[in-house]
Amino acid sequence: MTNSSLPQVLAPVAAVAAVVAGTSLLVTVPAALVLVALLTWAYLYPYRRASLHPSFANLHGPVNSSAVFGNWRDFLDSANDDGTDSSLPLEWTEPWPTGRIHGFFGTHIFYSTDPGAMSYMLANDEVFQKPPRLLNLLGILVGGQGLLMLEGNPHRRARKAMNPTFGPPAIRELVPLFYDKAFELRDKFASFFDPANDGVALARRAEGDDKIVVGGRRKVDVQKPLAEFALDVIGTAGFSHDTAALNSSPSEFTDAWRAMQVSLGQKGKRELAQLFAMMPVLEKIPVDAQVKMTAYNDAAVKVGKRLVGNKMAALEAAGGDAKSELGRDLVSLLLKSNLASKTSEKMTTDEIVDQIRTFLFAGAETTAVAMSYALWRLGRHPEMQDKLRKEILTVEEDNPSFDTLNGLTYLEYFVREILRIHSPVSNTIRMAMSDVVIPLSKPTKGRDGSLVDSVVLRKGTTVMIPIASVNVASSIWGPDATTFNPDRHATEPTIKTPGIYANLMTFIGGPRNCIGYRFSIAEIKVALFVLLRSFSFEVLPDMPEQRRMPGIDLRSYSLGQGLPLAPEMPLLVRVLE
Ligand code: HEM
Repeated sequence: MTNSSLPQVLAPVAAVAAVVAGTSLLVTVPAALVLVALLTWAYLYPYRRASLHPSFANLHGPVNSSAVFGNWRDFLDSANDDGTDSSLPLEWTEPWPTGRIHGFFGTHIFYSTDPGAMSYMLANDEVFQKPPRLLNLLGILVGGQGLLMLEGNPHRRARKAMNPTFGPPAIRELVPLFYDKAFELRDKFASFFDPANDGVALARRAEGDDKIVVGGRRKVDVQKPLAEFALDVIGTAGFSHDTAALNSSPSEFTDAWRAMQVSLGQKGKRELAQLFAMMPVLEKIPVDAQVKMTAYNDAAVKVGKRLVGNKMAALEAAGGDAKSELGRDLVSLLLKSNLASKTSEKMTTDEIVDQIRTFLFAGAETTAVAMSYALWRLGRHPEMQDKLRKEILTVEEDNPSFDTLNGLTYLEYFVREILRIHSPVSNTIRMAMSDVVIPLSKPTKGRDGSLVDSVVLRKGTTVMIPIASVNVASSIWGPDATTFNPDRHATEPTIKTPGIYANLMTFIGGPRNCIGYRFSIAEIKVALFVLLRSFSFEVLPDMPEQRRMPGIDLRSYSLGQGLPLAPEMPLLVRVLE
Protein backbone atom coordinates (compact mmCIF):
# COMPACT_ATOMS: atom_id res chain seq x y z
CA MET A 1 0.00 0.00 0.00
CA THR A 2 1.35 3.45 -0.87
CA ASN A 3 1.01 6.72 1.01
CA SER A 4 -1.64 7.80 -1.51
CA SER A 5 -3.94 5.07 -0.21
CA LEU A 6 -3.95 6.62 3.27
CA PRO A 7 -7.67 7.57 2.95
CA GLN A 8 -8.42 3.83 2.88
CA VAL A 9 -6.63 3.48 6.18
CA LEU A 10 -8.81 6.24 7.62
CA ALA A 11 -12.06 4.53 6.58
CA PRO A 12 -12.34 2.39 9.75
CA VAL A 13 -11.54 5.52 11.75
CA ALA A 14 -14.50 7.30 10.19
CA ALA A 15 -16.71 4.28 10.93
CA VAL A 16 -15.69 4.32 14.59
CA ALA A 17 -16.38 8.06 14.71
CA ALA A 18 -19.90 7.52 13.35
CA VAL A 19 -20.64 4.88 15.99
CA VAL A 20 -19.17 7.02 18.74
CA ALA A 21 -21.42 9.93 17.80
CA GLY A 22 -24.58 7.96 18.53
CA THR A 23 -23.68 6.23 21.81
CA SER A 24 -23.86 7.02 25.51
CA LEU A 25 -21.08 8.68 27.49
CA LEU A 26 -20.06 5.34 29.00
CA VAL A 27 -19.31 4.01 25.56
CA THR A 28 -18.05 7.32 24.20
CA VAL A 29 -15.00 7.64 26.47
CA PRO A 30 -13.39 4.28 25.63
CA ALA A 31 -14.46 4.67 22.03
CA ALA A 32 -12.83 8.10 21.92
CA LEU A 33 -9.63 6.52 23.20
CA VAL A 34 -9.80 3.92 20.45
CA LEU A 35 -10.40 6.71 17.97
CA VAL A 36 -7.34 8.61 19.20
CA ALA A 37 -5.23 5.44 18.97
CA LEU A 38 -6.46 4.77 15.43
CA LEU A 39 -5.85 8.34 14.36
CA THR A 40 -2.34 8.24 15.80
CA TRP A 41 -1.72 4.94 14.07
CA ALA A 42 -2.96 6.37 10.77
CA TYR A 43 -1.00 9.61 11.26
CA LEU A 44 2.23 7.68 11.82
CA TYR A 45 1.53 5.32 8.94
CA PRO A 46 3.82 7.05 6.42
CA TYR A 47 6.69 7.09 8.95
CA ARG A 48 6.27 3.39 9.68
CA ARG A 49 6.15 2.62 5.98
CA ALA A 50 9.20 4.77 5.40
CA SER A 51 11.35 2.61 7.61
CA LEU A 52 10.81 -0.73 5.98
CA HIS A 53 13.55 -0.88 3.35
CA PRO A 54 15.18 -4.37 3.53
CA SER A 55 18.75 -3.10 4.05
CA PHE A 56 17.51 -1.02 6.96
CA ALA A 57 15.41 -3.91 8.32
CA ASN A 58 18.55 -6.10 8.20
CA LEU A 59 20.33 -3.96 10.82
CA HIS A 60 20.70 -5.23 14.37
CA GLY A 61 19.30 -3.38 17.34
CA PRO A 62 17.45 -3.91 20.61
CA VAL A 63 14.21 -5.90 20.63
CA ASN A 64 11.07 -3.81 20.75
CA SER A 65 10.05 -3.47 24.38
CA SER A 66 6.75 -1.62 23.91
CA ALA A 67 4.22 -1.51 21.07
CA VAL A 68 3.51 2.11 21.96
CA PHE A 69 6.86 3.56 23.10
CA GLY A 70 9.23 1.30 21.19
CA ASN A 71 12.71 1.50 22.76
CA TRP A 72 12.43 5.12 23.91
CA ARG A 73 11.96 4.27 27.55
CA ASP A 74 14.84 1.75 27.51
CA PHE A 75 17.53 4.34 27.15
CA LEU A 76 16.28 7.38 29.02
CA ASP A 77 17.92 6.19 32.23
CA SER A 78 21.03 4.81 30.64
CA ALA A 79 23.84 6.58 32.51
CA ASN A 80 27.05 4.55 32.44
CA ASP A 81 29.56 3.76 35.15
CA ASP A 82 31.52 6.66 36.55
CA GLY A 83 28.84 9.17 35.51
CA THR A 84 29.75 8.97 31.84
CA ASP A 85 26.93 10.09 29.58
CA SER A 86 25.94 8.30 26.42
CA SER A 87 22.84 8.91 24.37
CA LEU A 88 22.17 5.21 23.72
CA PRO A 89 23.23 2.33 26.01
CA LEU A 90 26.70 1.02 25.26
CA GLU A 91 25.16 -2.48 25.14
CA TRP A 92 23.56 -1.37 21.87
CA THR A 93 26.17 0.85 20.27
CA GLU A 94 29.23 -1.29 21.07
CA PRO A 95 28.07 -4.53 19.36
CA TRP A 96 26.03 -2.64 16.73
CA PRO A 97 27.74 0.68 15.86
CA THR A 98 25.13 1.08 13.12
CA GLY A 99 21.67 -0.11 14.01
CA ARG A 100 17.96 0.32 14.22
CA ILE A 101 15.89 1.16 17.27
CA HIS A 102 12.14 1.06 17.61
CA GLY A 103 10.28 4.34 17.83
CA PHE A 104 6.65 5.08 18.58
CA PHE A 105 3.89 2.80 17.31
CA GLY A 106 6.14 0.47 15.34
CA THR A 107 8.26 3.15 13.65
CA HIS A 108 12.03 2.63 13.24
CA ILE A 109 14.93 4.98 13.85
CA PHE A 110 18.34 4.68 12.20
CA TYR A 111 21.40 5.42 14.34
CA SER A 112 25.11 5.18 13.70
CA THR A 113 28.39 5.88 15.47
CA ASP A 114 30.25 5.00 12.26
CA PRO A 115 32.40 8.02 11.24
CA GLY A 116 31.65 7.52 7.53
CA ALA A 117 27.88 7.40 8.07
CA MET A 118 27.97 10.45 10.34
CA SER A 119 30.14 12.44 7.92
CA TYR A 120 27.75 11.61 5.11
CA MET A 121 24.63 12.58 7.05
CA LEU A 122 26.10 15.79 8.42
CA ALA A 123 27.63 16.88 5.11
CA ASN A 124 24.34 16.37 3.23
CA ASP A 125 22.23 18.86 5.13
CA GLU A 126 19.80 19.23 2.20
CA VAL A 127 18.82 15.57 2.54
CA PHE A 128 19.05 15.26 6.32
CA GLN A 129 17.00 18.05 7.86
CA LYS A 130 15.43 18.55 11.26
CA PRO A 131 12.07 16.74 11.41
CA PRO A 132 9.04 19.07 11.22
CA ARG A 133 7.94 18.07 14.73
CA LEU A 134 11.30 19.02 16.22
CA LEU A 135 11.13 22.34 14.35
CA ASN A 136 7.66 22.97 15.81
CA LEU A 137 9.01 22.53 19.31
CA LEU A 138 12.15 24.59 18.65
CA GLY A 139 10.03 27.30 17.04
CA ILE A 140 8.16 27.78 20.33
CA LEU A 141 11.48 28.28 22.07
CA VAL A 142 13.51 30.38 19.65
CA GLY A 143 11.10 31.85 17.09
CA GLY A 144 10.87 30.91 13.44
CA GLN A 145 13.96 32.62 12.02
CA GLY A 146 16.81 31.72 14.36
CA LEU A 147 19.78 29.87 12.89
CA LEU A 148 18.73 26.58 14.49
CA MET A 149 15.39 26.71 12.68
CA LEU A 150 16.48 27.49 9.13
CA GLU A 151 17.12 24.94 6.40
CA GLY A 152 18.56 25.11 2.87
CA ASN A 153 19.35 28.51 1.30
CA PRO A 154 17.94 30.66 4.11
CA HIS A 155 20.25 28.78 6.52
CA ARG A 156 23.29 29.18 4.28
CA ARG A 157 22.60 32.91 3.89
CA ALA A 158 22.18 33.49 7.64
CA ARG A 159 25.16 31.31 8.52
CA LYS A 160 27.40 33.19 6.07
CA ALA A 161 26.37 36.48 7.65
CA MET A 162 26.95 35.18 11.18
CA ASN A 163 30.17 33.16 10.81
CA PRO A 164 32.59 36.12 11.25
CA THR A 165 30.74 37.09 14.42
CA PHE A 166 31.95 33.85 16.05
CA GLY A 167 35.44 33.70 14.51
CA PRO A 168 38.65 33.75 16.61
CA PRO A 169 39.21 37.56 16.31
CA ALA A 170 35.67 38.22 17.55
CA ILE A 171 36.03 35.80 20.48
CA ARG A 172 39.43 37.33 21.37
CA GLU A 173 37.60 40.66 21.78
CA LEU A 174 34.89 39.11 23.94
CA VAL A 175 37.20 37.41 26.43
CA PRO A 176 37.59 40.55 28.64
CA LEU A 177 33.78 40.57 29.02
CA PHE A 178 33.94 36.93 30.11
CA TYR A 179 36.45 37.90 32.82
CA ASP A 180 34.20 40.70 34.11
CA LYS A 181 31.48 38.14 34.70
CA ALA A 182 33.90 35.48 36.00
CA PHE A 183 35.08 37.91 38.69
CA GLU A 184 31.44 38.43 39.68
CA LEU A 185 31.11 34.65 39.83
CA ARG A 186 34.20 34.45 42.06
CA ASP A 187 32.68 37.11 44.35
CA LYS A 188 29.45 35.16 44.50
CA PHE A 189 31.31 32.01 45.59
CA ALA A 190 33.24 34.09 48.15
CA SER A 191 29.96 35.47 49.50
CA PHE A 192 28.91 31.93 50.47
CA PHE A 193 31.61 32.07 53.12
CA ASP A 194 30.51 35.42 54.49
CA PRO A 195 29.32 34.81 58.10
CA ALA A 196 26.31 37.00 57.24
CA ASN A 197 25.24 34.22 54.88
CA ASP A 198 25.08 31.59 57.60
CA GLY A 199 21.81 29.79 57.35
CA VAL A 200 21.36 30.67 53.70
CA ALA A 201 20.45 27.53 51.74
CA LEU A 202 23.39 27.23 49.36
CA ALA A 203 22.31 23.75 48.46
CA ARG A 204 19.52 21.56 49.77
CA ARG A 205 20.31 20.49 53.29
CA ALA A 206 20.62 16.78 53.98
CA GLU A 207 21.08 15.01 57.30
CA GLY A 208 24.63 15.54 58.57
CA ASP A 209 25.27 18.61 56.43
CA ASP A 210 25.76 20.80 59.53
CA LYS A 211 29.04 18.92 60.07
CA ILE A 212 30.40 19.79 56.65
CA VAL A 213 29.49 23.46 56.49
CA VAL A 214 31.84 24.15 59.42
CA GLY A 215 35.59 23.64 59.08
CA GLY A 216 36.17 26.06 56.21
CA ARG A 217 34.13 24.12 53.68
CA ARG A 218 30.60 24.76 52.55
CA LYS A 219 28.16 22.63 50.68
CA VAL A 220 27.30 24.61 47.56
CA ASP A 221 25.04 23.83 44.61
CA VAL A 222 27.61 24.92 42.02
CA GLN A 223 25.21 24.44 39.13
CA LYS A 224 23.05 27.43 40.07
CA PRO A 225 25.71 30.18 40.10
CA LEU A 226 27.28 28.68 36.97
CA ALA A 227 23.91 28.84 35.18
CA GLU A 228 23.60 32.48 36.28
CA PHE A 229 27.13 33.18 35.04
CA ALA A 230 26.42 31.56 31.66
CA LEU A 231 23.21 33.57 31.26
CA ASP A 232 24.97 36.82 32.14
CA VAL A 233 27.80 36.03 29.72
CA ILE A 234 25.36 35.52 26.85
CA GLY A 235 23.54 38.69 27.91
CA THR A 236 26.60 40.94 27.99
CA ALA A 237 28.77 39.34 25.31
CA GLY A 238 25.81 38.31 23.16
CA PHE A 239 23.84 41.52 23.06
CA SER A 240 25.19 44.09 25.56
CA HIS A 241 22.44 43.47 28.06
CA ASP A 242 23.33 42.73 31.65
CA THR A 243 20.83 40.07 32.67
CA ALA A 244 22.28 40.52 36.20
CA ALA A 245 21.39 36.97 37.25
CA LEU A 246 24.57 36.65 39.34
CA ASN A 247 23.91 39.72 41.43
CA SER A 248 20.21 38.85 41.76
CA SER A 249 19.00 42.26 40.58
CA PRO A 250 15.29 42.16 39.77
CA SER A 251 14.61 42.19 36.04
CA GLU A 252 11.56 41.09 34.08
CA PHE A 253 13.70 38.92 31.84
CA THR A 254 15.85 37.28 34.53
CA ASP A 255 12.85 36.74 36.83
CA ALA A 256 11.06 34.96 33.97
CA TRP A 257 14.16 32.83 33.41
CA ARG A 258 14.31 31.87 37.09
CA ALA A 259 10.59 30.97 37.15
CA MET A 260 11.08 28.76 34.10
CA GLN A 261 14.07 26.99 35.69
CA VAL A 262 12.08 26.34 38.88
CA SER A 263 9.09 25.03 36.98
CA LEU A 264 11.14 22.66 34.83
CA GLY A 265 13.03 21.49 37.92
CA GLN A 266 9.83 20.59 39.74
CA LYS A 267 9.18 17.83 37.28
CA GLY A 268 10.80 14.54 38.23
CA LYS A 269 13.60 13.27 36.05
CA ARG A 270 11.51 10.44 34.71
CA GLU A 271 8.60 12.71 33.89
CA LEU A 272 10.78 15.11 31.95
CA ALA A 273 12.50 12.32 30.16
CA GLN A 274 9.16 10.91 29.09
CA LEU A 275 8.18 14.33 27.94
CA PHE A 276 11.10 14.24 25.54
CA ALA A 277 10.17 10.76 24.43
CA MET A 278 6.62 11.89 23.73
CA MET A 279 7.86 14.83 21.70
CA PRO A 280 7.36 13.24 18.29
CA VAL A 281 3.71 12.67 19.17
CA LEU A 282 2.68 15.43 21.47
CA GLU A 283 4.96 18.45 20.96
CA LYS A 284 3.56 19.53 24.29
CA ILE A 285 5.17 20.05 27.62
CA PRO A 286 3.48 20.23 31.05
CA VAL A 287 1.19 23.20 31.28
CA ASP A 288 2.95 25.05 34.09
CA ALA A 289 6.37 24.69 32.45
CA GLN A 290 4.83 25.78 29.19
CA VAL A 291 3.33 28.92 30.76
CA LYS A 292 6.68 29.80 32.33
CA MET A 293 8.55 29.15 29.10
CA THR A 294 6.13 31.36 27.19
CA ALA A 295 6.60 34.15 29.73
CA TYR A 296 10.37 33.80 29.43
CA ASN A 297 10.18 33.86 25.65
CA ASP A 298 7.94 36.93 25.67
CA ALA A 299 10.46 38.67 27.95
CA ALA A 300 13.32 37.65 25.62
CA VAL A 301 11.47 39.03 22.58
CA LYS A 302 10.72 42.26 24.41
CA VAL A 303 14.35 42.77 25.49
CA GLY A 304 15.60 41.70 22.06
CA LYS A 305 13.34 44.14 20.19
CA ARG A 306 14.35 47.01 22.45
CA LEU A 307 18.07 46.29 22.11
CA VAL A 308 18.04 45.79 18.36
CA GLY A 309 15.86 48.91 17.98
CA ASN A 310 18.32 50.99 20.03
CA LYS A 311 21.29 49.72 18.10
CA MET A 312 19.60 50.33 14.74
CA ALA A 313 18.77 53.88 15.85
CA ALA A 314 22.41 54.43 16.90
CA LEU A 315 23.56 53.21 13.51
CA GLU A 316 21.14 55.50 11.73
CA ALA A 317 22.29 58.44 13.85
CA ALA A 318 25.86 57.66 12.81
CA GLY A 319 24.71 57.90 9.20
CA GLY A 320 24.95 54.14 8.76
CA ASP A 321 28.70 54.25 9.37
CA ALA A 322 29.60 50.59 9.80
CA LYS A 323 32.64 51.50 11.87
CA SER A 324 30.59 53.37 14.47
CA GLU A 325 31.07 51.92 17.95
CA LEU A 326 27.93 49.94 18.78
CA GLY A 327 29.52 47.56 21.20
CA ARG A 328 31.70 44.47 21.09
CA ASP A 329 28.81 42.05 21.49
CA LEU A 330 27.67 39.44 18.97
CA VAL A 331 24.54 41.32 17.91
CA SER A 332 26.47 44.55 17.27
CA LEU A 333 28.91 42.59 15.13
CA LEU A 334 25.96 41.07 13.31
CA LEU A 335 24.42 44.48 12.68
CA LYS A 336 27.72 45.79 11.37
CA SER A 337 28.16 42.85 9.01
CA ASN A 338 24.50 43.29 8.01
CA LEU A 339 25.30 46.80 6.86
CA ALA A 340 27.98 45.52 4.56
CA SER A 341 25.69 42.83 3.06
CA LYS A 342 23.84 43.10 -0.23
CA THR A 343 20.25 44.33 0.28
CA SER A 344 18.86 40.89 -0.62
CA GLU A 345 21.00 39.26 2.09
CA LYS A 346 20.31 41.68 4.92
CA MET A 347 18.69 40.30 8.06
CA THR A 348 15.51 41.94 9.28
CA THR A 349 15.02 43.17 12.87
CA ASP A 350 12.81 40.14 13.61
CA GLU A 351 15.46 37.77 12.28
CA ILE A 352 18.09 39.36 14.52
CA VAL A 353 15.76 39.14 17.54
CA ASP A 354 15.31 35.43 16.83
CA GLN A 355 19.11 35.06 16.76
CA ILE A 356 19.22 36.57 20.25
CA ARG A 357 16.64 34.02 21.42
CA THR A 358 18.68 31.29 19.74
CA PHE A 359 21.92 32.32 21.48
CA LEU A 360 20.10 32.30 24.82
CA PHE A 361 18.63 28.87 24.17
CA ALA A 362 21.68 27.26 22.56
CA GLY A 363 24.49 28.94 24.46
CA ALA A 364 23.64 29.41 28.13
CA GLU A 365 22.59 26.13 29.69
CA THR A 366 24.82 24.03 27.42
CA THR A 367 27.91 25.85 28.65
CA ALA A 368 26.66 25.93 32.26
CA VAL A 369 26.26 22.16 32.38
CA ALA A 370 29.78 21.64 30.98
CA MET A 371 31.23 23.96 33.64
CA SER A 372 29.27 22.21 36.41
CA TYR A 373 30.69 18.83 35.35
CA ALA A 374 34.15 20.36 35.17
CA LEU A 375 33.96 21.26 38.88
CA TRP A 376 32.41 17.87 39.74
CA ARG A 377 35.27 16.07 37.95
CA LEU A 378 37.83 18.23 39.73
CA GLY A 379 36.19 17.13 42.99
CA ARG A 380 36.35 13.47 41.98
CA HIS A 381 39.96 13.61 40.77
CA PRO A 382 41.97 15.72 43.26
CA GLU A 383 45.23 14.88 41.47
CA MET A 384 43.88 16.48 38.28
CA GLN A 385 42.69 19.48 40.25
CA ASP A 386 46.22 19.97 41.67
CA LYS A 387 47.80 19.59 38.25
CA LEU A 388 45.40 22.05 36.62
CA ARG A 389 45.77 24.62 39.42
CA LYS A 390 49.55 24.35 39.21
CA GLU A 391 49.43 25.13 35.50
CA ILE A 392 47.00 28.01 35.99
CA LEU A 393 49.18 29.51 38.74
CA THR A 394 52.11 29.70 36.33
CA VAL A 395 50.28 32.67 34.80
CA GLU A 396 50.82 35.90 36.69
CA GLU A 397 47.89 38.01 35.48
CA ASP A 398 44.40 37.45 36.81
CA ASN A 399 42.89 37.96 33.37
CA PRO A 400 45.27 36.59 30.72
CA SER A 401 44.47 36.96 27.04
CA PHE A 402 42.61 34.44 24.90
CA ASP A 403 45.98 33.37 23.41
CA THR A 404 47.62 32.87 26.81
CA LEU A 405 44.65 30.75 27.94
CA ASN A 406 44.90 28.70 24.77
CA GLY A 407 48.60 28.11 25.52
CA LEU A 408 47.71 26.22 28.74
CA THR A 409 47.95 22.63 27.54
CA TYR A 410 46.46 20.79 30.49
CA LEU A 411 43.54 23.22 30.63
CA GLU A 412 42.87 22.46 26.97
CA TYR A 413 43.04 18.69 27.54
CA PHE A 414 40.85 18.91 30.63
CA VAL A 415 38.15 20.93 28.82
CA ARG A 416 38.23 18.52 25.88
CA GLU A 417 37.74 15.56 28.20
CA ILE A 418 34.82 17.23 29.99
CA LEU A 419 33.15 17.92 26.66
CA ARG A 420 33.82 14.34 25.51
CA ILE A 421 32.59 12.47 28.59
CA HIS A 422 29.81 14.90 29.57
CA SER A 423 28.52 16.19 26.25
CA PRO A 424 25.88 18.78 27.19
CA VAL A 425 23.77 17.84 24.14
CA SER A 426 23.56 14.05 24.08
CA ASN A 427 22.01 13.53 20.66
CA THR A 428 20.33 15.20 17.75
CA ILE A 429 17.90 13.96 15.16
CA ARG A 430 17.29 14.43 11.45
CA MET A 431 14.85 13.13 8.88
CA ALA A 432 15.74 11.85 5.40
CA MET A 433 13.99 14.21 2.97
CA SER A 434 14.48 11.79 0.06
CA ASP A 435 15.49 8.15 -0.44
CA VAL A 436 19.19 7.94 0.32
CA VAL A 437 22.09 5.45 0.53
CA ILE A 438 24.33 5.91 3.58
CA PRO A 439 27.88 4.56 3.17
CA LEU A 440 29.61 3.03 6.23
CA SER A 441 33.37 3.40 6.78
CA LYS A 442 33.46 -0.05 8.42
CA PRO A 443 31.06 -2.81 7.27
CA THR A 444 28.77 -4.15 9.98
CA LYS A 445 27.18 -7.59 10.25
CA GLY A 446 23.50 -7.74 9.32
CA ARG A 447 20.82 -9.94 10.93
CA ASP A 448 21.15 -12.38 8.04
CA GLY A 449 24.92 -12.73 8.67
CA SER A 450 25.97 -10.75 5.58
CA LEU A 451 28.37 -7.79 5.76
CA VAL A 452 26.56 -4.49 5.27
CA ASP A 453 28.63 -1.61 3.84
CA SER A 454 25.78 0.79 3.11
CA VAL A 455 22.20 1.27 4.26
CA VAL A 456 19.27 2.48 2.16
CA LEU A 457 16.87 4.76 3.99
CA ARG A 458 13.55 5.79 2.55
CA LYS A 459 12.25 9.32 2.53
CA GLY A 460 10.76 10.16 5.92
CA THR A 461 13.06 7.93 8.01
CA THR A 462 14.20 9.45 11.29
CA VAL A 463 17.94 9.24 11.97
CA MET A 464 19.65 9.78 15.29
CA ILE A 465 23.16 11.21 15.64
CA PRO A 466 24.05 9.75 19.06
CA ILE A 467 26.57 12.47 19.99
CA ALA A 468 27.43 11.27 23.49
CA SER A 469 27.67 7.62 22.38
CA VAL A 470 30.15 8.49 19.62
CA ASN A 471 32.22 10.37 22.20
CA VAL A 472 32.62 7.16 24.24
CA ALA A 473 32.75 4.62 21.39
CA SER A 474 35.65 2.18 21.90
CA SER A 475 36.04 1.88 18.11
CA ILE A 476 37.11 5.55 18.10
CA TRP A 477 38.62 6.17 21.56
CA GLY A 478 40.03 2.74 22.39
CA PRO A 479 39.24 0.21 25.14
CA ASP A 480 39.37 2.87 27.91
CA ALA A 481 36.89 5.10 26.05
CA THR A 482 34.62 5.54 29.09
CA THR A 483 37.46 6.47 31.47
CA PHE A 484 37.92 10.15 32.28
CA ASN A 485 41.50 10.87 31.23
CA PRO A 486 42.46 14.35 29.96
CA ASP A 487 45.92 13.15 28.95
CA ARG A 488 44.45 11.04 26.15
CA HIS A 489 44.23 14.28 24.14
CA ALA A 490 48.04 14.53 24.02
CA THR A 491 47.92 11.95 21.24
CA GLU A 492 46.17 12.51 17.91
CA PRO A 493 43.31 10.00 17.56
CA THR A 494 43.75 7.65 14.61
CA ILE A 495 40.05 7.25 13.83
CA LYS A 496 38.66 10.61 12.77
CA THR A 497 35.09 11.72 13.37
CA PRO A 498 33.49 14.64 11.50
CA GLY A 499 33.42 16.63 14.78
CA ILE A 500 34.41 20.29 14.39
CA TYR A 501 36.48 20.36 17.60
CA ALA A 502 39.08 17.93 18.96
CA ASN A 503 37.54 14.87 17.26
CA LEU A 504 34.52 15.26 19.54
CA MET A 505 30.94 15.10 18.30
CA THR A 506 29.88 17.49 21.07
CA PHE A 507 29.44 20.42 18.65
CA ILE A 508 28.71 18.05 15.73
CA GLY A 509 30.25 18.79 12.30
CA GLY A 510 29.35 19.68 8.74
CA PRO A 511 27.54 22.85 7.71
CA ARG A 512 25.27 22.73 10.80
CA ASN A 513 28.07 22.55 13.36
CA CYS A 514 27.71 24.65 16.51
CA ILE A 515 28.54 28.19 15.54
CA GLY A 516 29.21 29.09 19.20
CA TYR A 517 31.81 26.45 20.02
CA ARG A 518 34.78 28.83 20.31
CA PHE A 519 32.71 31.18 22.44
CA SER A 520 31.76 28.36 24.77
CA ILE A 521 35.27 26.90 25.10
CA ALA A 522 36.74 30.34 25.88
CA GLU A 523 34.02 30.93 28.47
CA ILE A 524 34.65 27.57 30.19
CA LYS A 525 38.41 28.23 30.28
CA VAL A 526 37.95 31.70 31.76
CA ALA A 527 35.60 30.37 34.47
CA LEU A 528 37.97 27.53 35.42
CA PHE A 529 40.98 29.84 35.37
CA VAL A 530 39.35 32.31 37.75
CA LEU A 531 37.68 29.82 40.12
CA LEU A 532 40.66 27.50 40.54
CA ARG A 533 42.86 30.39 41.70
CA SER A 534 40.53 31.06 44.62
CA PHE A 535 38.70 27.86 45.54
CA SER A 536 39.11 24.12 45.81
CA PHE A 537 36.36 21.59 45.15
CA GLU A 538 35.56 18.25 46.79
CA VAL A 539 32.75 15.75 46.37
CA LEU A 540 30.35 15.18 49.28
CA PRO A 541 31.29 12.31 51.62
CA ASP A 542 28.30 10.20 50.49
CA MET A 543 29.08 10.90 46.80
CA PRO A 544 25.58 11.57 45.42
CA GLU A 545 25.22 10.52 41.82
CA GLN A 546 24.70 13.11 39.10
CA ARG A 547 22.26 12.18 36.37
CA ARG A 548 21.18 13.87 33.16
CA MET A 549 18.29 13.16 30.84
CA PRO A 550 17.80 13.83 27.19
CA GLY A 551 15.34 16.66 26.64
CA ILE A 552 14.71 20.32 27.17
CA ASP A 553 16.17 20.56 30.66
CA LEU A 554 19.89 19.98 30.19
CA ARG A 555 20.79 20.40 33.86
CA SER A 556 22.29 17.72 36.04
CA TYR A 557 20.06 16.16 38.71
CA SER A 558 21.39 14.99 42.03
CA LEU A 559 20.48 11.50 43.19
CA GLY A 560 21.25 10.54 46.79
CA GLN A 561 21.80 12.44 50.06
CA GLY A 562 18.44 10.99 51.23
CA LEU A 563 16.79 13.85 49.32
CA PRO A 564 14.36 13.71 46.40
CA LEU A 565 15.81 14.08 42.91
CA ALA A 566 16.30 17.73 41.97
CA PRO A 567 18.36 19.84 39.55
CA GLU A 568 21.44 20.45 41.65
CA MET A 569 25.15 19.73 41.77
CA PRO A 570 26.24 19.85 45.40
CA LEU A 571 29.99 20.05 46.05
CA LEU A 572 32.12 21.02 49.02
CA VAL A 573 33.88 24.30 48.31
CA ARG A 574 36.85 25.67 50.26
CA VAL A 575 38.48 29.11 50.00
CA LEU A 576 42.20 28.83 49.17
CA GLU A 577 44.64 30.72 51.35
C1 HEM B 1 29.14 23.54 25.52
C2 HEM B 1 28.32 24.37 24.89
C3 HEM B 1 27.58 24.05 23.61
C4 HEM B 1 27.24 22.83 23.09
C5 HEM B 1 27.52 21.46 23.65
C6 HEM B 1 26.55 23.09 21.84
C7 HEM B 1 26.08 22.10 21.00
C8 HEM B 1 25.47 22.32 19.80
C9 HEM B 1 25.00 21.30 18.91
C10 HEM B 1 25.11 19.80 19.15
C11 HEM B 1 24.46 21.91 17.84
C12 HEM B 1 23.82 21.22 16.63
C13 HEM B 1 22.34 21.06 16.84
C14 HEM B 1 21.66 20.41 15.67
O1 HEM B 1 21.89 20.81 14.53
O2 HEM B 1 20.86 19.49 15.88
C15 HEM B 1 24.57 23.33 18.04
C16 HEM B 1 24.13 24.28 17.16
C17 HEM B 1 24.14 25.63 17.44
N1 HEM B 1 24.72 26.26 18.52
FE1 HEM B 1 25.70 25.36 20.02
N2 HEM B 1 26.47 24.43 21.66
C18 HEM B 1 27.10 25.07 22.71
C19 HEM B 1 27.29 26.43 22.86
C20 HEM B 1 26.78 27.39 22.04
C21 HEM B 1 26.93 28.82 22.23
C22 HEM B 1 27.73 29.47 23.36
C23 HEM B 1 26.22 29.42 21.23
C24 HEM B 1 26.03 30.90 20.94
C25 HEM B 1 26.43 31.88 21.67
C26 HEM B 1 25.67 28.38 20.40
C27 HEM B 1 24.90 28.59 19.29
C28 HEM B 1 24.48 27.60 18.42
C29 HEM B 1 23.73 27.87 17.21
C30 HEM B 1 23.26 29.23 16.73
C31 HEM B 1 23.53 26.63 16.58
C32 HEM B 1 22.83 26.36 15.25
C33 HEM B 1 23.91 26.32 14.15
C34 HEM B 1 23.35 26.03 12.77
O3 HEM B 1 22.37 25.28 12.68
O4 HEM B 1 23.94 26.54 11.81
N3 HEM B 1 26.03 27.16 20.91
N4 HEM B 1 25.20 23.55 19.23
